Amino acid sequence: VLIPPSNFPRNIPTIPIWVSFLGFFTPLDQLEIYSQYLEPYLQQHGAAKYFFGGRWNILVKKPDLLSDILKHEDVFAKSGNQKKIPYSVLAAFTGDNVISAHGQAWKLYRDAMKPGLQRHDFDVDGIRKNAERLAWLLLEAQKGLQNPRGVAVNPLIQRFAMQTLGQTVLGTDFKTLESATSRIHTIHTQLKMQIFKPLYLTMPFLDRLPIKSRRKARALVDEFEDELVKTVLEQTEKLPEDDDMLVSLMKRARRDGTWTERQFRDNLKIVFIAGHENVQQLLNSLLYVLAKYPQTQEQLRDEFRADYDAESMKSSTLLTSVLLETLRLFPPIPQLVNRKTTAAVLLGDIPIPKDTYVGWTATGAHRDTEAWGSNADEFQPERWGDTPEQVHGNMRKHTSKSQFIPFHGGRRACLGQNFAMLEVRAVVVELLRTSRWRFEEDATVKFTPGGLLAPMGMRLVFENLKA
Ligand code: HEM
Repeated sequence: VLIPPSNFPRNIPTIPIWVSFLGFFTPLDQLEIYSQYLEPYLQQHGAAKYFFGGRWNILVKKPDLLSDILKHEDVFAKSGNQKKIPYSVLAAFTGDNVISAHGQAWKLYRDAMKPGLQRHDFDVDGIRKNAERLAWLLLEAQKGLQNPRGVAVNPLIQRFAMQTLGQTVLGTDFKTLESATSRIHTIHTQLKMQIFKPLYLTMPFLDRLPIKSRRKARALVDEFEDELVKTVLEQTEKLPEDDDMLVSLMKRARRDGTWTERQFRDNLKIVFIAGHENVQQLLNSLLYVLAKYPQTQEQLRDEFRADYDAESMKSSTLLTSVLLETLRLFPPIPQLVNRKTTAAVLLGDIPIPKDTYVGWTATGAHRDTEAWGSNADEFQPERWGDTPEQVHGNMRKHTSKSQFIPFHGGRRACLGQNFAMLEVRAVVVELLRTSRWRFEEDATVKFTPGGLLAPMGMRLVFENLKA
C-alpha cells in the first residue's frame, strides 16, 4: 500500500503516504497540513494521488475539475462507507442513506425527504428561543469561572444544535438544552469518541480484527440507533396524519412500505448527524472568526440592536458575507472522498481507471488563488459584495463554478443548506445582542487535525451586555 496502484494516472503527483498520518504524530492541525503538505502537490495539476480510508484515491482541488465531477454524477457515483468499508464501525453508524447512496436508492430517499428540508416556514421563533437559551448558558458558564481563558464553547453549542435540529425537523425535544446529560447526547458523545479515532478513519480495515474496544463501539452504535428511533417515534406519535414536517414524511415512507425499516433507521440517523454536526462546527468557527476580528463583531452588533426577523437577517450584507467567508475559509466538511468511478474516464487530462475513489478538498478549492485572488487565505468578508444582491449573486457564481463548495453542489448539493443558514444566522444575532466575546490575550487556537473542521477545544471570554 505504500505506493498507488500501477493503473493510477501517471501525469499527476503522488502525495507521500506519510502525509496522511501527520495528524496523528505531529501537533499540526489540518489547515497547516493542507497548506504545507497537500497544497504543493495539488497546486501542480489540480489533483493528486492521496492515501485515505485505507486506500489510494484521487483528491481533486481545481474548481474546473470539480465541476466536471459534479456534472458527471453517473461516472463519479456516490459510494459511501456502506460500500467502501462495509465491515467498519463507521459504516454501521451511518448506514445506507440519502447522503451516501447513488441512483435509485438515493432518489427513493431524497423524494421522501426533500419537501421536509426545503421549506420556507421553519419555526424561526423556536430557533430564536433556543439561541436565547444558548446565550444564557454561555453567560452562566462564564459567571464565577476560575479559568481565565473563558468558557469551553463546543459542548454548549453541540447541545444547542441537537435541540434545534430535533425541534425543527424531527418534532422531538431531545432535552439537550435543558440538561447536559440527556441520554441521546451522552451516548452520541461516547460513540463519537470511538468513531472518529483517526487511526480507524485512516486504516478502517483494522475493524476486521477482534479488538475489544471496537466491539464496544459497535454495541454503542446499536444503542444510539435504538435510543434515537425510540425517542423520535414516541415523541411524534401524536402528530397529525397529514403533518408535513420532515419526520412525518419519513414515517409515512416507512409506513406505506416505500422504505424498509432499515432505510428509515439509517436515514433518521443521518439526519440527526448531518443536521447538527455541521451546524455545530460552523458555529464554532463563526465564534472564532468574530473573536479574532472584534471590529467585525462590533459592526455586526450595531446592525442588530433593533428587533429583527428572518428577513432582516437574510438581507444583512455583512451578516451573510461573514457567514460565507467563514464557510469559505473553514468549511465544516473540508474534504470528502466518497465517489467511485463506474467506468474509466478522463477528468481534464487525467485518465482515471474504473473503480477508483475520487474525492474533493473544499479547503483547496476555497483557497485557490486563481479563483479567489492572491489574498485567498485572508478573511475578507468585503470580497462578497456591497449589497445583498451582489452577495447572493457572488455566492451563486462561485458555487456554480465549484469554487465554493461548503454544501457541495450540483444535484447532490446539501438539502439542509437553507435551514442551516437560518439557524446559524439566528444564533449569531442572538449572541451578539446579549454578549460580547473575545479570546484571552495570549490564547492560541488550533483547528482539528482531521475530520470535520473547527477550532478545537476553543474557550472564549463572554461579557454580559444585558447585565
Ligand atoms: C453548516 C451546515 C452544513 C454543511 C456545511 C453541510 C454540508 C453538506 C455537504 C458537503 C453535503 C454533500 C456531502 C457529500 O458530498 O457526500 C451535504 C449533503 C446533505 N446534507 Fe448537509 N450540510 C449542513 C447542514 C445540513 C443540515 C442542517 C441538514 C438537515 C437537517 C443537512 C442535510 C443534508 C442532506 C440530506 C444531504 C444529502 C443531499 C443529497 O445527496 O441529495 N445538511 N451537506
